[in-house]
Amino acid sequence: MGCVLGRPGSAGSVSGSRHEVSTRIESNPQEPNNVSVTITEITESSSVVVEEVGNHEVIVDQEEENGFVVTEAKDRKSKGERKRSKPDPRQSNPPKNLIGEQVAAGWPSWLSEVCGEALSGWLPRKADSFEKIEMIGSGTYSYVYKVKDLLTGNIVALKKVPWNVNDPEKMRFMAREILILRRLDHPNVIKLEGLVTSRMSSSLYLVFRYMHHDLAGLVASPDIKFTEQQVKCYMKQLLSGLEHCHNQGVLHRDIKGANLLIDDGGVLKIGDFGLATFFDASKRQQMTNVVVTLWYRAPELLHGVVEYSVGVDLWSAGCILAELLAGRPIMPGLTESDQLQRIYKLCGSPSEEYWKKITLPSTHKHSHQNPLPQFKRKLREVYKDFSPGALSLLDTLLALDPAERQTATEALMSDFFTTEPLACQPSDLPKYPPTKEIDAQREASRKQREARKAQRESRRRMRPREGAPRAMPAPEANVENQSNIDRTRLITSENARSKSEKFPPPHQDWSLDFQVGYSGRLDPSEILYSSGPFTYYSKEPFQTWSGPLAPIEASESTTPTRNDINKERRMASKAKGKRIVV
Ligand SMILES: Nc1ncnc2c1ncn2[C@@H]1O[C@H](COP(=O)(O)OP(=O)(O)OP(=O)(O)O)[C@@H](O)[C@H]1O
Repeated sequence: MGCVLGRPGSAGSVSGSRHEVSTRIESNPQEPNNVSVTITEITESSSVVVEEVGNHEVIVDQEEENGFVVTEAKDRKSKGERKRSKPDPRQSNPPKNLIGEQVAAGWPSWLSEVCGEALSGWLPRKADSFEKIEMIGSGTYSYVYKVKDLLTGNIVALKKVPWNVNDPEKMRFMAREILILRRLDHPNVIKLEGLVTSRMSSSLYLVFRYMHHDLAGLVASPDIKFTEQQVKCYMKQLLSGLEHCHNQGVLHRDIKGANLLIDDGGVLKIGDFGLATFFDASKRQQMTNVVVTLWYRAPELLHGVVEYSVGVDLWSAGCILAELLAGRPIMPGLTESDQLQRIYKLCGSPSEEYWKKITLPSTHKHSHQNPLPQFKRKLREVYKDFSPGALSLLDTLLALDPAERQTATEALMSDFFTTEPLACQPSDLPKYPPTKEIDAQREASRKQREARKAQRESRRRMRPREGAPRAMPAPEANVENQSNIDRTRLITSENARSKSEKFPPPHQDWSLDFQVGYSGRLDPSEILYSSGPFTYYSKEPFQTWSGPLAPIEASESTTPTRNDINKERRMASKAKGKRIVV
């Protein structure tokens, strides 16, 4: 039985027998503390997890509950001294004394329990030591604010993530994002600079350096057309950041323009590690395939493969490369099947060898019996205007077979980066006015409002002329037209987002902790979750450049509900006696 795996990207070492394999992801030497790592080893009968906590290893059996892996402790400690305190295997296993110390330092105990190691060396910040400027982004489960750090005077970004101690899934995902962020340390990866807890709002705030743009916003801006040198500069930074993630045993699993943040000095940083996971390319490891925003999702994920590797991030990087050169997303699919069809039309239908190579869970066996006509690869024809270096890199990044895709390191050594014109320096990139995906959304919303107003105005003016042909005055018709074009260009489906595996339902909190324009300190007593109506956004579907947002017909749904995922996992688990980790 073959499996689809990208090329190794992590430095991992394996020890022990087939049924008792432990995984070690090397610690970042600059990381003061040993972050706990959980890697699942699939055995014939069950899966086991080896958790590293500092120098300790704990093996735990997994039980699947509500579709998520929870862990039950079993003692197995072969080398080194015995653990001093019994860890909580569901969390990151901080020893009890560590939790005690952290609670005494002001951290909430639940946070210390879920990711105690990641807090090491930090003191908790209070929400009232930041002054809100504006909301700058929102995602499936978070809001991002631009704020002033009153201690340092710096402008920073606060990502608000609601927490609920009674929801272990949420806690697990939150902990994973924090643990991963603290593991990574690279100029092209966003750095977690601190954590703020607010009991009043039941939220955790992640502190990041403020980034002025995201790539989705820049690409969507009609005035911006990148030169090849600029594209090389962005791609070099993206691939360098990815190389670091992969070398640290982290798969990002949601590379898209909106998650590529750019500061005013042109430095690109990969952000949003909410879907990221630890992995070990030297071992077979099953993970959910419901990851990556649809337009950037690799074909093997769409086919249902659950053993994948760095190739999924490199496929997304290939989509970004073509998007930067073409000035628009290259495969804006509406549904999973539409996405696959677009991939086949551009990259060719998968060969018989491909189907023989990949391992699909029994629930997905039907995937390759698709009735689509066979398509020839047309990449070089469609993008014949790209330079030979760009085309050849694109050709390998968008290889259907992930084993044929280049690694980030290989891609960085490709002709694209070594031939003239060479990449410009980040500081040589033009200074753009602030542009984010959210700005594109606001702009689309503004145009819709203007168009509606123009329509009303036009109707009002037409009224006295009863019987006149109901034609729209040209300029207003154009406004309406443009608005419609803007909408239809990108309106698709929230289903294209991949966050179903992150936090079950996208939260419905359309309110803010504090009012827009509020410039006082954030008094914790004022920070209330769902504190009132917030009409910043229309709830109508918006266009975005990073993936569909608007709902589509239920029958076309691409993102399974939590129940669907749970059912699918249970079935896969039963059929194979194997477990899938998220
Ligand atoms: N450090 C930052 N500086 C400025 N803006 C940021 C920063 N981090 C995030 N943003 C903005 O907030 C948006 C949402 O952030 P993020 O992607 O981390 O949240 P999310 O809930 O995981 O989103 P999604 O569901 O879209 O993946 C980003 O697209 C970006 O525009």
